[in-house]
Amino acid sequence: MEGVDHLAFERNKAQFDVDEMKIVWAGSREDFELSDRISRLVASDPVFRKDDRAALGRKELFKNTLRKAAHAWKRVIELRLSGEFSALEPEAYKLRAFVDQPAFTDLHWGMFVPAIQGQGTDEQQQKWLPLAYRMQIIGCYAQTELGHGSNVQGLETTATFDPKTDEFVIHSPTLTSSKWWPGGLGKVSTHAVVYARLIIDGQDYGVHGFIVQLRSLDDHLPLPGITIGDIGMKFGNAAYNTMDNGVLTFDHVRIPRNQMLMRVSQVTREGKYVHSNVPRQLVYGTMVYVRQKIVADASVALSRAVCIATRYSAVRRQFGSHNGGLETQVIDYKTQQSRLFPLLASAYAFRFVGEWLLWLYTDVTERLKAKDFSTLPEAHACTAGLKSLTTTATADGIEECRKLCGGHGYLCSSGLPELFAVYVPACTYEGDNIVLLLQVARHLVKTVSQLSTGNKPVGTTAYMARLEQLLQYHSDVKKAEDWLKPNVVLEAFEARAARMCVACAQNLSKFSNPEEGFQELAADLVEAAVAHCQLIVVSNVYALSLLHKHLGDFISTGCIDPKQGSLANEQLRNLYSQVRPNAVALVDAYNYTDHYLGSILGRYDGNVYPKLYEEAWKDPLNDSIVPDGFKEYIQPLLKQQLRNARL
Ligand SMILES: CCCCCCCC/C=C\CCCCCCCCCC(=O)SCCNC(=O)CCNC(=O)[C@H](O)C(C)(C)COP(=O)(O)OP(=O)(O)OC[C@H]1O[C@@H](n2cnc3c(N)ncnc32)[C@H](O)[C@@H]1OP(=O)(O)O
Ligand SMILES: Cc1cc2nc3c(=O)[nH]c(=O)nc-3n(C[C@H](O)[C@H](O)[C@H](O)COP(=O)(O)OP(=O)(O)OC[C@H]3O[C@@H](n4cnc5c(N)ncnc54)[C@H](O)[C@@H]3O)c2cc1C
Repeated sequence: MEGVDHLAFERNKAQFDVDEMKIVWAGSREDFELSDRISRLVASDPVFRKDDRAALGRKELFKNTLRKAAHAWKRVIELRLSGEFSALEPEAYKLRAFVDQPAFTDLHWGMFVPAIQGQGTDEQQQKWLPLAYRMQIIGCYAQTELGHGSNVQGLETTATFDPKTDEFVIHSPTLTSSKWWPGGLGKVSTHAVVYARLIIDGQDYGVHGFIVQLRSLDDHLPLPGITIGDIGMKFGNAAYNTMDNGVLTFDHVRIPRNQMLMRVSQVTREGKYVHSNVPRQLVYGTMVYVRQKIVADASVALSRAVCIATRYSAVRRQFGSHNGGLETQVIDYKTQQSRLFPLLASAYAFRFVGEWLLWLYTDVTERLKAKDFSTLPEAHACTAGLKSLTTTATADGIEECRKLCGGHGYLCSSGLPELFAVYVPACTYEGDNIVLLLQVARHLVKTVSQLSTGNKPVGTTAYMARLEQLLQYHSDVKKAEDWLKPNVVLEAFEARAARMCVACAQNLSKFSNPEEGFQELAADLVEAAVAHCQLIVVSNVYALSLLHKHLGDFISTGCIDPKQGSLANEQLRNLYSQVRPNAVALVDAYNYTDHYLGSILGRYDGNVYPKLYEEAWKDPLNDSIVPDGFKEYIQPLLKQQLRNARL
């Protein structure tokens, strides 16, 4: 039987309505129709072709990215995909997603524009946003330096106020203060929001954002005092090398005073520093916005990998043939199911948790507008924690999907190596995942320590209000089916997270210097933060495979006993059997085009082998039968062996 038939047979097995599930995945019928329309539009446009990417050199790849970005912008305008001004509309965002090639536009729209929106005064927004919305200026987010990324307060670039000229002087005092990494900076951006230490009259007021023009709007050359370039090739072949991550140094570059982003704090004409009545952490607001976007995107990357691995696992057969009959589909092996199906569930879970986080973020933004800052710590902890949890699980999940596809998963034409290489920096950018979990841990420890003062925990830490009960808790699961009750699972996760947090808080209290204790216990604190973040995901959706994976935590904290752990495992096996007939339909519900998936193994029609065979012959090495270099390097060897043999 050919692959085509395998998938048709699989689709007939589905026990639910795939079209309805497509709407659930998309969020609404309207969202589904929009995604469907735009993904087809991109797939049918030859400029957006991507199957040739792996063979392109860096310069060709970069030019190809510029061409696609320009074409995408043209399409946005022609099709009136965006509102009057901004391309941050869902249509344009979807177009960018389906084009599937990181570009400077991501940082322009995703960070430069939001930084001005969030940290600029009304006048600054009126001046800069219309230019940015029309892409008459192109901006990037220049925060990280060669010497400091995670430690934002350690940045060294200076912005010194000169009262004589009413200007700031932006300067890079050391090699380590060179801006290093900003996407779009290396070759494209005309402007940047630069984060630098504000110095007035010799006093250091800490890190603030400044709008700085980098290149001439006429000939694109760097302005005087500015040295700028690309930082070089990154991990993977095509992958993130479509992006011009850049290096930038300033030699006493002058900008007008009104180019400091002054919503959070201001510098007056007289050089007086005035701090508005808002938390200084709002300077970090753009990072909170992007972390929320990254969580929303994690399910997309994971679902692509899962879609490829699921379809291919249904097509691929190994062993088990009796009397010349068909071999076993690898998806029928229990080990394959136990590795693949939790990832399938995670992709759905992350989709829903992403929606929830968007709701939380929107709520916090509305409150901030009304000068209510009370939910900012919760928003920071949730975005930081979920960014860390979902990107780690997604990067690991993509790699697991590659392994699930055996040898063919290692071919670029499987789509998986590039998907991994593009995705894996998400574990580092926008906050290293460990550094972010330590932020969550700080929030949790603070919450526990404030319980004794009568402070009622809110939001995702509300369960801590039942601390006494959770510390007494022991699961009453008696049979495998008990694990199907959402409350049973939720309570176990709550008790585990609460106990791990309390244990950390108790151990911390043994240190006379809390910071020293925090450093010493960092590994435990990270685990407690993970437990809390998993609880957030679980309370929004699912969980038995997580319980199985972290069984040690549940048993060592006394929430469940080993017998109950085995019952959870038994129930998990039952669930895998229920998922099995629905697996292909569950990934069809993502409604991804073959263009978007970019994978021969994940083709909708399952026609894997003929297409793999066809694709191999397209490799540039196969342009000639005898390779270049034969005469110089192979023939002399062969002749030498011949000579030796004669001797
Ligand atoms: C046609 C085209 C259409 C195109 C459309 C395209 C649209 C594209 C849209 C989106 C795509 C986006 C793509 C983006 C790609 C991403 C590229 C990557 C970019 C980057 O990486 S930018 C650089 C990011 N850098 C970091 O993340 C640095 C990480 N470090 C930090 O955040 C901080 O230094 C720290 C949090 C680790 C520590 O800060 P520090 O000031 O030292 O703070 P503490 O002393 O620890 O804490 C003090 C206090 O503050 C609280 N806090 C910390 N951070 C925040 C925050 N962000 N918000 C609120 N509160 C915060 C902390 O909890 C403490 O509170 P407490 O005092 O305890 O109450
Ligand atoms: C592809 C890519 C794109 C990027 N785009 C941009 C951009 O557009 N603009 C921009 O400004 N930046 C950008 N960055 C930079 C990025 O934000 C930083 O690299 C990131 O914040 C991590 O900081 P770091 O490199 O200083 O890591 P480091 O902090 O040096 O991390 C190194 C190791 O130290 C550990 N570590 C650090 N601090 C602690 C601690 N307190 N406790 C325990 N462990 C710790 C980390 O866990 C990690 O294992 C980009 C980076 C990448 C990879």
